[in-house]
Amino acid sequence: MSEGVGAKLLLVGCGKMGGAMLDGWLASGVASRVVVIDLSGVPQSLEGDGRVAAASGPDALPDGFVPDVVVLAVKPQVMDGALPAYRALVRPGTVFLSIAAGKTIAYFQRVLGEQAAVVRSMPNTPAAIGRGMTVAVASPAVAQDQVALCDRLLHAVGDVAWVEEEGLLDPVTAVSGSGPAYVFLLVEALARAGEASGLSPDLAMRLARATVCGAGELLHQSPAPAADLRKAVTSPNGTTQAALDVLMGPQGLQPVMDAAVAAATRRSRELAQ
Ligand SMILES: NC(=O)C1=CN([C@@H]2O[C@H](COP(=O)(O)OP(=O)(O)OC[C@H]3O[C@@H](n4cnc5c(N)ncnc54)[C@H](OP(=O)(O)O)[C@@H]3O)[C@@H](O)[C@H]2O)C=CC1
Ligand SMILES: O=C(O)[C@@H]1CCC=N1
Repeated sequence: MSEGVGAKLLLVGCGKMGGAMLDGWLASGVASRVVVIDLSGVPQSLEGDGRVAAASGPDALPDGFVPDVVVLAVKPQVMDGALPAYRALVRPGTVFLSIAAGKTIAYFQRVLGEQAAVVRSMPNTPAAIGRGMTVAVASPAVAQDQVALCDRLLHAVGDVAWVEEEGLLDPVTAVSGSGPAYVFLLVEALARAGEASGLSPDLAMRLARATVCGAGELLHQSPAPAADLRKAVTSPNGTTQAALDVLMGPQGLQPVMDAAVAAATRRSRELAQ
């Protein structure tokens, strides 16, 4: 496949994450043809799109369809049952791009064969609006043009970082893969605290949501470090300082975040089994 020509993708699992990425690939033109294997078939929103077709399994692909990329986007717990059937698709011109938490390159090579070209990646749900963050690592069997193709696919839904050390994918999953959930929880917690201080539920949620969205966009648009943006809100001996004395104290956010990220990192390692 030469650069500038859309890729042929086989998407295995078209749920929350796979579906969000598919939208980005079609919108950007980085994919010209996508066959979807999912228990629910092609998402309703894509029915009638001539670039997208459904298949019931890897042995029922449309005639002549040879994927450049097989995107593995099923739950890690489903992977063991699903993956062996894809062994037949292993060939030098096809790269397997996994987004599954925990599942290692060694795991894919054990099931698919040593010669399988595998990229392991960890995206996040802001990919649905083109603002994802993905970290990826390539196995030695992946050719340079396949790295470039995966890079184009991942860039179509946001920012991308490549790492050499696969072990980093576990803490990456804990920080950016799961991270959007921590931010949404912050909105919920801030709204509940507002309610506890006397605001109506509707107003508390409106304020919490707008504050996280606005602060996120300010962070996005500003070159300033997060700590500087925080300091810009914090008047000496003012209200923010009173709150930060709690949030930055010994029982504050940092030990809780350390424990949360450590728990998610451990879980990512467990999912490798
Ligand atoms: N959600 C997230 O924030 C992120 C998820 N990931 C990873 O993405 C992967 C998918 O997660 P997510 O999108 O959240 O999960 P979903 O459950 O939303 O998507 C998985 C999809 O796979 C389908 N499916 C189940 N079995 C098979 C099969 N044998 N063949 C083909 N499709 C099948 C499911 O159908 P049905 O629903 O009918 O069972 C579902 O549509 C996971 O491995 C996860 O670790 C990575 C980063 C972030
Ligand atoms: O919760 C999970 O396991 C997946 C991986 C990262 C985000 N969601």
